[in-house]
Amino acid sequence: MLRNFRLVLCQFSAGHDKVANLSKARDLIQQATAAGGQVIVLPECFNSPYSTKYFADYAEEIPGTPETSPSVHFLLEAARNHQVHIIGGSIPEREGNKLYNTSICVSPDGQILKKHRKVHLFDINVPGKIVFFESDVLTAGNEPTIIETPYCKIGVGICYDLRFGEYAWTLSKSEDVGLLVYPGNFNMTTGPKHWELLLRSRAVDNQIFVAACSQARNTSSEYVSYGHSMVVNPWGEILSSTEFDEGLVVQDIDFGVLNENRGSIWTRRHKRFELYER
Ligand SMILES: NC(=O)CC(=O)C(=O)O
Repeated sequence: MLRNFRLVLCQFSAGHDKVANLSKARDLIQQATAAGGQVIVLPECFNSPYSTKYFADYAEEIPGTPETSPSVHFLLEAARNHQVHIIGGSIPEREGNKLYNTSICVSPDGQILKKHRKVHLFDINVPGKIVFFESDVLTAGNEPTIIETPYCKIGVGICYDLRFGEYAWTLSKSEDVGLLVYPGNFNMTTGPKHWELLLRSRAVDNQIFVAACSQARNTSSEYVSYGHSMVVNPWGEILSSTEFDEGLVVQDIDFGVLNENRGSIWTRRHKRFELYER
């Protein structure tokens, strides 16, 4: 069953001071709750600068302890204190000698519902613009992630996962998945070209709500984020978005629109899988 709810995206910029990053996230979650948010989303890499050279230093075990894994326990406490679901952006996760880019999804009773390890690592070389190789230090996850909430099932990906239509379909194919959420952090090379296009495409392809929560833009950072956190409906219409600054995107998710869209256009049942693998 799909039940309407209020979604809030918290766009902010994470710097070198982990304590300050968590404090900023705490303030925004507080504001998101005051705005009536029931599912709250943070950006990719919300506790650390987004750079492969820092991931090991900022990485935490999941769940770890409040002392060894302060970002994890901050999320659990925030969800419990405010009685909300939190899709906790992502943090660098350490398990044994491996690092992952991992989103922790938490229920209102402060329990980890699931963790999503970014399944497609962001490796890119646009000459003169951006070179970034997550695979230098990170290991990819191997599981598609869907969490259950009282409102709908939510499919989760992280940033570069958004580029893969096949992954979005893997998450979306069950009728009770009403929303795809991508904590993200596109940059000033790819963001203006692809961010909105990809969000709207995933929404139309899968006849589903799509939300992506970005870091805010900080021009003095080594990696300059594109911002533009956004919520798109199953028609591919942008319902709400922001630009570069820190702040909230507050959006009511009305599943009447999803039912209307799926009831009017039948692409979900017109798929010809027998052709696509040829
Ligand atoms: N940061 C990412 O994972 C992805 C990205 O910036 C892009 O695909 O562009």
